Amino acid sequence: MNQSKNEQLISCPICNSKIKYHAINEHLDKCTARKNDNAKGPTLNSLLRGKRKQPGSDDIEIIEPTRVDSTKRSKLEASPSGKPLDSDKKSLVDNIDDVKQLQKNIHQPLSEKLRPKELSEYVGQQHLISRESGVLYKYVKEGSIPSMILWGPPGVGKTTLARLLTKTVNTKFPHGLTYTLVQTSATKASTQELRKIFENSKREFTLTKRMTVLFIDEIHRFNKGQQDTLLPHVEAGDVVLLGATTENPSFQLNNALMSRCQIFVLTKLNTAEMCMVLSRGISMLNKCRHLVWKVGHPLRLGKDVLNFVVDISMGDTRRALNLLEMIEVSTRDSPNELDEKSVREIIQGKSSELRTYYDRQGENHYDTISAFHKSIRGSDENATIYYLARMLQGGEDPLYIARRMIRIASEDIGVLDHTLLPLAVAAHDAVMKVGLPEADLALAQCSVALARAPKSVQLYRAWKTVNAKLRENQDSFGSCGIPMHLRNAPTKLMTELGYARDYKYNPDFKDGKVSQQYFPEEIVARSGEQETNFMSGPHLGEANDPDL
Ligand SMILES: Nc1ncnc2c1ncn2[C@@H]1O[C@H](COP(=O)(O)OP(=O)(O)OP(=O)(O)O)[C@@H](O)[C@H]1O
Ligand SMILES: [Zn+2]
Repeated sequence: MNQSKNEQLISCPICNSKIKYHAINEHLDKCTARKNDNAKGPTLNSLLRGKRKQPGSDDIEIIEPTRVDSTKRSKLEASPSGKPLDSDKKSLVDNIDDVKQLQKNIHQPLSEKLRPKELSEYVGQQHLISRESGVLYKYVKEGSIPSMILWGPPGVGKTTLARLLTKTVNTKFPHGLTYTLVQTSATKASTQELRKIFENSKREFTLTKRMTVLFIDEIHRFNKGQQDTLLPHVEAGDVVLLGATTENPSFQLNNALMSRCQIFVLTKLNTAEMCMVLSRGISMLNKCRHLVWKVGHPLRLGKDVLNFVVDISMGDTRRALNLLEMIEVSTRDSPNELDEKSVREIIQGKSSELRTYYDRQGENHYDTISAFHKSIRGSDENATIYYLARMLQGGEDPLYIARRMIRIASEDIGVLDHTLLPLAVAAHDAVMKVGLPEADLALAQCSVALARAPKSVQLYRAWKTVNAKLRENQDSFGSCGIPMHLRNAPTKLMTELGYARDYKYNPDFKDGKVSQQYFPEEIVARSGEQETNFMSGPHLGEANDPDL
């Protein structure tokens, strides 16, 4: 190696190491091979701690280990498909453009910076998008996008998928028709806005032959009337409808609409997939640290920390990336690798910030509904409507609240007032029929009725007890024979066998009263009446609150 010290250095487009000019081709061959190996199944550790090359090998000169480490990883995962070598060679440009791009988007949340730009970057949901067997990919390949409902938990990439479908068909599989994506959300789109969209899409199609793909986030929050507005346009093919929903569409969408859309189910990302997203996050943050924020050390997270973040994100990528971002901010001053304990502390210390980070699906969502439920249970009608209003203003799904009230009617009031269950169901119905804001008072009315109602857990406790006993199945509690006289005897043979024999049909008797045993003999013999008297418990407990 007699090249001068000043020989030009070039960034490898794959691993981003600085390579001497004369050695780049040879390096690329090795690097591509390595990348393809890695793309098959990088382990968590290899992703996070990409081995640092020894100086000299491959003629790599590590200018700044930090940068090499972090950016290498990002390149590794940014194109897991492993494009042919030639295209990599062609993209041999300085990463000045990279830096510019980074600076332009630096204010965006991490999850936005990392939003996949190609279908190949999209993690998970292979049942929909894999080239071999993905149901959606089959459409895309034919250059078509059917009207569909994407049903899945928050942060699994419904919005992203909608964008990628449109983009992929337009750029990779154009079959005469191109698509434009119009994005809106059921929480903000009025009927008027929808009309306008339909008008525009018709005009657009006549003039430019572009088909509008209308993406409606949280489509389940449209009431029946609003859903009906969509119907004729979907039917006539004026638009392709892409609805995203976190709720079971069969409960929330009307049948006519459902029958015109394909339903695709998106699943939570599994641990490996979440780790993949997180390691991209780490790479991106390290890129920002190095190139924009000028932080001297990279963010380093151990495997246990990663797993912890994966666990508490519960398959929600946006949440995971938000947490990661928070961890990054809190650790800029320290080059040490974080352990799980300090990450817990960071998250707890920032829990108020965390709350604003989280959308309605976050912790706040569960805390508020819990406070609402407890206020009703405690018969505090004022706190009840306070939490109700807070949830509605925060954009909580009114049907979620209504469902909780249906539960409360049985769990906390139960046998002491049987009118509250139908009332809660009616409130749910009201929301289904008229939606918000009109149905807000129906929710408030029902919540106050629940708060004022007498409370009883007699039914709730009995139900729990009987189920627990069935699960334990002690002395064949749940598996002993059904008494012969209570059995059904649909055939002559069964009658002959003694089914239904000696059964006393109550309506034949005075006041319907007879002496007849309904529990299986074994249970009565073994446990006696006391233990089967599930419903004899008190409505409420006996403890005295000393604070009263
Ligand atoms: N499958 C995925 N692969 C890679 N990144 C993803 C994936 N899904 C989500 N993300 C990341 O999470 C962010 C949020 O995704 P997106 O908005 O598409 O989720 P969503 O399912 O529509 O969520 P919500 O129901 O909360 O609106 C994206 O910007 C992206 O960074
Ligand atoms: Zn390389």
